[in-house]
Amino acid sequence: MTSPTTSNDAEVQALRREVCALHQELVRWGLVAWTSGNVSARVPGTQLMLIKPSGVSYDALTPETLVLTDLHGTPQQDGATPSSDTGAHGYVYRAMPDVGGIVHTHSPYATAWAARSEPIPCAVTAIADEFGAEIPVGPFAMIGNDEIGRGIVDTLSGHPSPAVLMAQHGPFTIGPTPRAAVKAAVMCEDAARTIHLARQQGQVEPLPPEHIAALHHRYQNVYGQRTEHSDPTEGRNQ
Ligand SMILES: O=C(CO)[C@@H](O)[C@H](O)COP(=O)(O)O
Repeated sequence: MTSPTTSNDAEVQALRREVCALHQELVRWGLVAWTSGNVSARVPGTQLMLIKPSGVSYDALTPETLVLTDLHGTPQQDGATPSSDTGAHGYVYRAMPDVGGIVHTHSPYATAWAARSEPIPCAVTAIADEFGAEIPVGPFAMIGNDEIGRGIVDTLSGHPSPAVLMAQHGPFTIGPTPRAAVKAAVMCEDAARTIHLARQQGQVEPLPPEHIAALHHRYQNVYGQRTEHSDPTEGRNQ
């Protein structure tokens, strides 16, 4: 059983700085408009998470403005209201113990696929590398409770993809760390854009399953640096 912690812990303060910086990555990569989207991180070894305050401008986010909640979305301090998607994030953390970070965006190309409820086919090596399959579509779910979380868990459990396109809403991504989840959000938008462009020029053929499996295995296990000081989640989403 894990124990709660307080927002004064040095570890939580460091995580606040990291999650705040990761929200700026969503802006830097053009994945969010106005106040859309959010990032959360599980506080390791606890039943707590840090998440964006609802409806706050990315310019106004500071480490202190992030909201510490339990995994049912109950704030652990007075102050800002947590993200509208807090119930969804908490549901995923409760159901998927290996998930350490979750990201939601309305990035335009991925959200266009979500608007059509159409999975993104695994038709190029970059999609096989990161997602290991097509990027699946999850059910339409209303915002504000754990319905979205159920859809994410039902779709991604046992699936290699760290991204799901929630129907008529947008992408949600998961990772062992919040940084890995942000990376999956960046790569999901890149995949959505690439296959959209390819479709304008002709038919798109998925890669054969054996090539997808081999590419995914190589990227997750061999690609990149494997030194003592490298980020162990770089190139990996599992
Ligand atoms: O998808 C939605 C609402 O459609 C939300 O995810 C917003 O994009 C951001 O909400 P907050 O995290 O600011 O509450």
